[in-house]
Amino acid sequence: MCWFYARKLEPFMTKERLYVYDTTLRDGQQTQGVQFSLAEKQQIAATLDALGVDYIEGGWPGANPIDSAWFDSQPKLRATFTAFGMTKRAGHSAENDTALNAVVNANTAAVCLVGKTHDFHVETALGITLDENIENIRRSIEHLVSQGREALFDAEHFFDGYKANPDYARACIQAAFAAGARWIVLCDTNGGALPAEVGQIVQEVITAGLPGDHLGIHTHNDTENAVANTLAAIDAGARQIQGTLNGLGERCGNANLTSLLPILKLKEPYRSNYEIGVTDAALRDIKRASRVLDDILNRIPAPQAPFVGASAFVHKAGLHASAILKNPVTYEHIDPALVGNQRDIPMSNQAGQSNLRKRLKEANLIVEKDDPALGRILELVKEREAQGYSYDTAQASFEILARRELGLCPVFFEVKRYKVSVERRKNKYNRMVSLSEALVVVRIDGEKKMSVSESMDELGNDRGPVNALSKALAKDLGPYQAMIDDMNLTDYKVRITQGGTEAVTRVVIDCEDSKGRSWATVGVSANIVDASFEALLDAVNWKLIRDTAPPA
Ligand SMILES: CC(=O)SCCNC(=O)CCNC(=O)[C@H](O)C(C)(C)COP(=O)(O)OP(=O)(O)OC[C@H]1O[C@@H](n2cnc3c(N)ncnc32)[C@H](O)[C@@H]1OP(=O)(O)O
Ligand SMILES: CC(=O)C(=O)O
Repeated sequence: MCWFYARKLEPFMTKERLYVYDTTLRDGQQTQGVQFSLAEKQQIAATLDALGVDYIEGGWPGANPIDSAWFDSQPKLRATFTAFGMTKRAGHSAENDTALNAVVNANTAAVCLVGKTHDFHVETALGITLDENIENIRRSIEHLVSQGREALFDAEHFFDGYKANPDYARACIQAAFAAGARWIVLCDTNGGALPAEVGQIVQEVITAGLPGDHLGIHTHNDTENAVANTLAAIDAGARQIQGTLNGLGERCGNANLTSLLPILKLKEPYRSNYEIGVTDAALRDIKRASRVLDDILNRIPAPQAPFVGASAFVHKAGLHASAILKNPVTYEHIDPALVGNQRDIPMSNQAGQSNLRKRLKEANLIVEKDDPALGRILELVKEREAQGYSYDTAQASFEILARRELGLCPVFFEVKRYKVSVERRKNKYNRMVSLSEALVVVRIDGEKKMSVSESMDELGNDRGPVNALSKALAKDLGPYQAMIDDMNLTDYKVRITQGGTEAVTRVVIDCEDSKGRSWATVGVSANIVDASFEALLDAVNWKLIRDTAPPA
């Protein structure tokens, strides 16, 4: 069938429904170093709800005070709010099991219980007989169903268990299904399974009588295969997928929904065969959703994250940039806008004239294709990157360098000299404290101006010499002062790198202003203060260039 007809017929094909189950607030919270507050759980749940997942697993009621309070608050969500717990212990009835009671008493529409399905774990971790375990699974699920809840059974260690004793692993999930579980979720708990075996085992489970539209898949990323394993399970017939935002989760994480959702929406055969609750509009918000979690975790977003990472659509190499400018399809597997991301063509030592002209155009610098300045700028960029500069993350410094070479860089002020000192001394409480002071002398319109600044914050803490220097530089720039008053330094990164044969310090500074602009500059020197000052100067100059430019 030709492409045209395939597209035409698409609306008449019936798609199967795939259900998306998010466990960021439960398995995601099992990540080392992660502990969500109540407000953070609320914010993440609202983000997931807007994204369109079908189930939000909120945590384990009764396991800790925050999870209990979160369930007590009975959040209003479009998605099915789900409590997580474990099957009852041997020796207790389901009705009298304290841990199970706490989960049931959370009064959620759905409850997911984890239970053992690997004989080795039943005997080693639980210390009970294989039959007792099956009985615990059966009674626990029956109890949920008798309470009117949608019951899910997380079959822990299912793939390892199936490989060791398939009859027993199957008997466990069949007991849960027969007891009324809506979903049997096959878990690759240790994350060691590979896609081919996941596909085969899911297929065998379905052939043995458990319908695919009652099967879920929960994978861990210990071999970097969580997403691939999830897709293999869908291909074999599973119809619920579990995962987390940004792949958060125990050890190496869970299947990453910020990769899986775009795959299911945009890639064949999933796009044509399956429907999920995530709309096209929600998918365009997935990068933002990913950032919400990073912000909460105070993590720098992973630049190479598929679909949502800052580098996912960055074309650094000259050959790529040249072709991309002719047609983006040459080096992009999807349109970045579909996932709320954007294309970038940075300048660097891997760049050719195509990157360069694109960058210059973005800065409103129109240079003809045969202008010799292009070659000079390219040379200069490559020379300076060899000295330790890095322009692909500091595009404002690149623009200043190009403007200078093109004779289009206004000179707002001239720095005559600067000085920084750091002193350790006793304060009035007889405690040793630091004090950084900076002095900057500039000449503006023939007039010399000297500014001195300390780096003390409101609490009396020293913020360091670079802070003092930036305050002194931005203290009195005469006619330009008002233009830089809304400029904020948002990040400051220092790296020791190789500049030619010597180690040098590279400083990258990120700034933003009240007009919503953000820009980054770079400075390099053997001396950290000089490198910082160079980056600061570029940052101030870039801001003045923008604010003095005539309106477009
Ligand atoms: C694969 C997964 O990721 S499942 C999710 C795991 N998540 C968590 O463990 C986070 C929340 N957990 C907790 O806060 C605590 O572990 C609690 C409150 C649930 C239990 O705490 P404690 O009662 O102190 O038990 P502890 O954590 O030491 O050990 C777990 C107990 O549960 C038993 N258990 C484990 N799995 C199951 C199960 N599926 N069904 C019944 N009992 C189970 C273990 O045998 C052990 O009992 P034992 O101490 O009698 O040997
Ligand atoms: C239940 C679960 O998180 C697991 O088996 O990995």
